[in-house]
Order: sequence, then structure tokens, then C-alpha cells
Amino acid sequence: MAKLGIDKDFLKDFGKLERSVQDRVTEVFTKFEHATHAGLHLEKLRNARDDRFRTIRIDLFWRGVVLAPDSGDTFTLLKVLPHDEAIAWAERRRASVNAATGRIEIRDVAAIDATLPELRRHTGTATTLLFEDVRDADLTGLGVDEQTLAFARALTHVSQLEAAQAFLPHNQWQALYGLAAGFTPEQVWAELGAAPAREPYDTEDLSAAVERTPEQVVLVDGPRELMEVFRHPFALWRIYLHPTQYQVANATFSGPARITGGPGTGKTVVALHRAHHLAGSGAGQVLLTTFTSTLSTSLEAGLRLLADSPAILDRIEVRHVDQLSYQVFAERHGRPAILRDKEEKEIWRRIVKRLDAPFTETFLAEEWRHVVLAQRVTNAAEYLAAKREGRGRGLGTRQRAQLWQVIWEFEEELKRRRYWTHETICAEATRLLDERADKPYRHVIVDEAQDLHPVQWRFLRAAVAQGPDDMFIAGDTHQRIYSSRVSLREVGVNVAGRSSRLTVNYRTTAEILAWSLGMLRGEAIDDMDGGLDTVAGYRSQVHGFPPELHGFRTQKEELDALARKVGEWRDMGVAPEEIGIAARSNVLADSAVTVLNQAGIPARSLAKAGGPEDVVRAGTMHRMKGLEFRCVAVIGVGEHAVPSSSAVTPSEEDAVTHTQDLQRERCLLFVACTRARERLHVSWHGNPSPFLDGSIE
Ligand SMILES: Nc1ncnc2c1ncn2[C@@H]1O[C@H](COP(=O)(O)OP(=O)(O)OP(=O)(O)O)[C@@H](O)[C@H]1O
Repeated sequence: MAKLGIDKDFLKDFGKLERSVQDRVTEVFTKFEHATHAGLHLEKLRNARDDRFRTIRIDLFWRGVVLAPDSGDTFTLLKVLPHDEAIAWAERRRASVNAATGRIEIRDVAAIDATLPELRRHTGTATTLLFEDVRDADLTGLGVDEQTLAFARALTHVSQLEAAQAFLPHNQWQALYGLAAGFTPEQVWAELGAAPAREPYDTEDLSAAVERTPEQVVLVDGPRELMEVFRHPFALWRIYLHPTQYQVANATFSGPARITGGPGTGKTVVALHRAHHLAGSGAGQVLLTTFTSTLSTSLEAGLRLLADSPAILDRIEVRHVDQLSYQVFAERHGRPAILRDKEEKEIWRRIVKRLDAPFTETFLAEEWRHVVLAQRVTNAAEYLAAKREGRGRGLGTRQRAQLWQVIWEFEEELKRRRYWTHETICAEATRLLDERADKPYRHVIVDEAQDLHPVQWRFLRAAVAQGPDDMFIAGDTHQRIYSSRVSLREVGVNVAGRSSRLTVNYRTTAEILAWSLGMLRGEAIDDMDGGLDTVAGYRSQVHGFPPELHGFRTQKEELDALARKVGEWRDMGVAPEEIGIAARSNVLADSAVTVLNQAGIPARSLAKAGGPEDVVRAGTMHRMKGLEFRCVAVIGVGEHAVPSSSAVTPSEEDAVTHTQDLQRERCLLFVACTRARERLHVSWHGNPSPFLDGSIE
């Protein structure tokens, strides 16, 4: 039976067509089951460079371009374009099978032929060549063929390679781009994610090549599957996964596994696919979790795009960790009384005064959370032996004993007054789960793992029995925006040998990503597993505009400029809901909403649940986590606001915590900036934030 392949670019084009044309495209291709060349009315091209390219009439104006193999019956939809453009597009191109990866590749031969002589003219006068240190054998081993090799040898600068992305065969371009980014041939090969060929690929067999290219072409077997692909044409992540994303989402692991990667590399996408895959395997309930309600709501929405089978959806629970621990707690003890921040401070203050102890309430609250609760310390001896890595203020034995006395009294008071915090609820819920032989879940999947506290990790560990595919973790320590730090091993989650890293950013342009990464250069950031994480190799394949940075004298001037910028974006055709505004404080985010509304641009605060969807959103940088927008303005990035002094422990109080707090503030700005897909505007009034040093000319 004929198979129909739908190319990623075809689906993108399809999403942009008017509804009536989309219906017509669907109508034409739902008949493909009975396809013969004649049945699909595939027309040959008059001036074809490759006579396997055909076109098909959609209506009077639109034509589709289809790749029809000489043998086999897999037809691949490549493009939908207005009539003349479709023919011109198809006539310029040739299809081939990559000799190293076995994947299908399309190239624009006319563009390569037109560009090469021009490049060679520059090559003659250049002092260095882009790939002069790379051997031909390495290029060939990565699938670079004769024509692309000749092209690569003429390149003198990476910008020429970037400009060639649209016309070189995709896998070969990726290999060259990886080498140009400083990767070794072995790293590039790993990133291509192709299986090594046991015997040479048949480079004439297009149908087999299409089957080997699921990251670019999805095969459908009938009209129902076709409709399923066409259901959400912009959510390409549902259908086309990078080979590493695919492997990790569908693998079987003997124990906990994890995926890391920079912003926008598709970690959440992998987490969603993995939840779907594990639920489909039917071994038991899947928990898909994260650390805030905003994030779990967006996971839920993603899951509903991915899965429409009630049986699968029934097997996946999406909850944030505190919500779940609260539920386990409440089932046994009823509703807890939660200790508020203000009351907590008062209790610490009172005890300190009574015992005349030389500690501030901020220091005590952190010591309690990051040492006592994190390591499950229950008595003085354990506290004296507890590790205090990451706490800057060294304490002698006498001071530790005194500190323990304060903490003990604090805990006693909580017990007496039956007060609970999110952490103590979580610890109690863990105890309750530990008592149970039957665990509530068979698989636990954690997104944004970098921000979970050790007590939350222990709770999740206790919610699932140890075994294959028990836990799956997605996260990026460069995006840690709360102060929890954890060593996974110490909370019973051993991912050694089961960790993968994603490097290709699908969200942000290369310009925005490179600029944002610049803010983190030189920062030593842990990997939650005893080592350091790296940003080396993170890159985007999409180019656009550099971020715009603007300083103003006053907040009023800054907000007026914001309203003008948002107006400009609107005039460019950007929908209001595709615009996000991030600020360090709620107050500034709310002021932005007011100024935009006054300027006639509907906007609302992300802090307020509900409300209209088709408006500009403004919120704190924390709330931006996990979201993305076409255009983002990060405002108020001034020297007194970012870092926020109230969030940074003074260095005289604790030098290590001070450094960590500064790093967290830096990461927070990084998170806000990397929410932008196409445009980023960063502004301040007064002097700029020290984090922008080096970015402002
Ligand atoms: N294989 C893919 N094909 C197309 N788009 C993809 C793919 N994978 C991810 N994306 C898109 O890239 C963007 C970022 O994906 P995602 O949110 O999963 O990344 P992330 O690594 O979790 O990001 P962050 O850490 O910044 O929150 C989303 O718009 C997603 O749809």
C-alpha cells in the first residue's frame, strides 16, 4: 500500500494557509491510499534537475510538490506554494540519500551552482579557510558528499555557511555547522544521532531513506493518521523529534535517567513524549511533575496536544510536587496549618532573643532548610556531623551547638502549635509513602528538576518503586532560579551512565542565544551530580536580529519607550499574546501593564489567573520560566534592581551564599531573556545592571 511522507517544512507551510486551502490540501491527500502516479495526478516538470520531483494541483492557485520515487511507493509531500513558485522550487532541486546517515536529503542545486564561483573568488584572497584543519576523510565520514565538499572547501567564514543553510542538504549542513562550532567529528556524529551503517546504504532507494529520516519526514498510513498530523500544524514537536530526543523519549533505562540541555533545546518536549511513551507501554501510572502550578498547567496543555487517547491520558497525572505532597499529607492528617513567612521570622526572632544567639532570622531559615531539612537532621549529634558545603559562614563546635539549640526550639514550637511548611509537609508525606509497600506510581517524570529541594526529591523517590524506567529527569542548572541545590545521588537518584544532553536550540535565534549565553560566561555551575555543567556547543540554527539594549534616565521614559516598542511589534503583525514583558518585581510588571493599557495596548499580569488570552502578558522573571513568546521585553534591568538586593545575602554575613545568590540572579535574567523566539528588548533606567557589563557598547 502507498505510504505518504509529510516533510516538516510542508507542515509548517500548511499551518500558514487559509482554512479553505488547508481543507483542499487535506482533501487531495486523503485520497493517497489509492495513489498511483496517475491517481494522484502527479505532473512531471519540464526542466527538472531530478525527475522524481513532481507537482500536484491543489486548486487553481496552489500546487504541492511531491517526491515520487522510481521504485517503492512512498510519496513525500515537500512544499505547498503558489503555482509558478511551486514549479520553480521543484525545478531547482535534487534529492539524494546521505551515504553516512542513510537519510533523505534535498538540496537546491541551482543555488549551490550560483554561489560557488562567487565564494571561490573570495577564497583566493583569504588568509584562512573555515575548514582548513578538517580532513577530507572526516568530512566524508560525516556524510559530506562531493558537491558539498567542494562548497565547504571554498568557505572562509561561518556566516557564509549560515547563509547556505537554505540550499545545502540538511544533514551535511548540520555536520559542517557542528564542526564550525568547534565540535570534533565524533561529537558531530553523535549529535547527528544516526545509527552506524552495517553495510553501505543503497543511495538509490529513496523510500528506505525516507523511513530512516523520522526527524524530518513523518510517514502516515491512512487518512486518519494524516488528519492527526494536520491537527496542530504549528506544534512540530509533536511529530518530528531530533534523534537524541527520540532515543531518550523511547528508551528503556535500567534505573533513573535524565536529559540536560540549554534553554529551548526541547527538554520539556522529551519529558512529554516520554510520559506518553511510558503510559502507552501500560506498565502503570505515570506522574509528570514539576515545581510550580504555572509550569504544571503548561505541561498539561502540552500533553493534551500530544495525546488524544483517553486511555493514555488516564494513565498520566500532571501535578506539581507541593500539590501532591499536600494531598498525601491531607489524606492522613487532614488540612495542615501553614506557617506564613512573617510568623516564621517572628518565631526565629523570639528564640534568638531569648537565647541571646548571634544569628539573623534569614541565616537561620536558610540553615534550617539547606542543612537540617535537606539532610534530614533530627538531633544534635547529626547536626554536628552534617555537611555544610555551600554555606559560607564557618561554625565552630560551640556555635553549632548553640545553633542547634535555636533550631530545636523552633521545631518544637512548630510541633506544639501544629504549624507546617511546604518542606515539612513534604517530609511527612515521604514518611507516609515510605510506610507503604504499594507505591502510587510506576514512573515519575520531573521537568525543571534544577529547582527542586532535597525534601521534594526524597518525596518523589518514595512515590515510585525502584526499577527500570522508575524516574526520568529533565532540567538545566543554568536556569536555576530558586536557591535549592541538590546532589541527586544523596537523595537516592543515581543517573550515572543514563544521562544525555541536548544542544540544538529550537526556540531562540542564534543572536539572542549567543548574547544571553554571554551573561553566563565564566560562571561555574554544578550539574547536580558532583560535577560542573557546561554551555559549550549550545546553538541555534535560526538567525534573526540581535537583542536591542536601551538605557533611560527615568522609569517613566523607560515605560513610555516600552509602549512604543510593543506598538512597533504590533505594527509588524505580532499578535498581542505573542508578546511577553518580564520584570524583576511584581510592582514594575504591574506598572508595565498600566502603561500599555493606557497606550491602548491590551495587557494583563501573569500573576492574575484567568482573563483574556489575546493580550500582552507581563510578569516577574520567575513567572516567565517555562513560557515563550515571539517578542520579549525585559525591563528594569538597572544596577539596583538586578540583582535584587533583597534576594542577595550580604557577603559579610555569608560569602558563599552571597556568591550563589548572585549567580541565581544572573541565571534569572538569563531565563527571562531566553524566553524570546525572535525579538528581545532589554532596558533599564539609571545605570545598567552589572550583569550587562560587556554587552553594552
Ligand atoms: N523536535 C522539535 N521540533 C520542532 N520544535 C521543537 C522540537 N523540540 C522542541 N521544539 C520547540 O522548541 C521550543 C522549546 O522547547 P522546550 O520548551 O521543550 O525546551 P526546554 O529545553 O524545555 O526549554 P527551557 O529549558 O528553556 O524551558 C518549543 O517551542 C518547542 O515546541
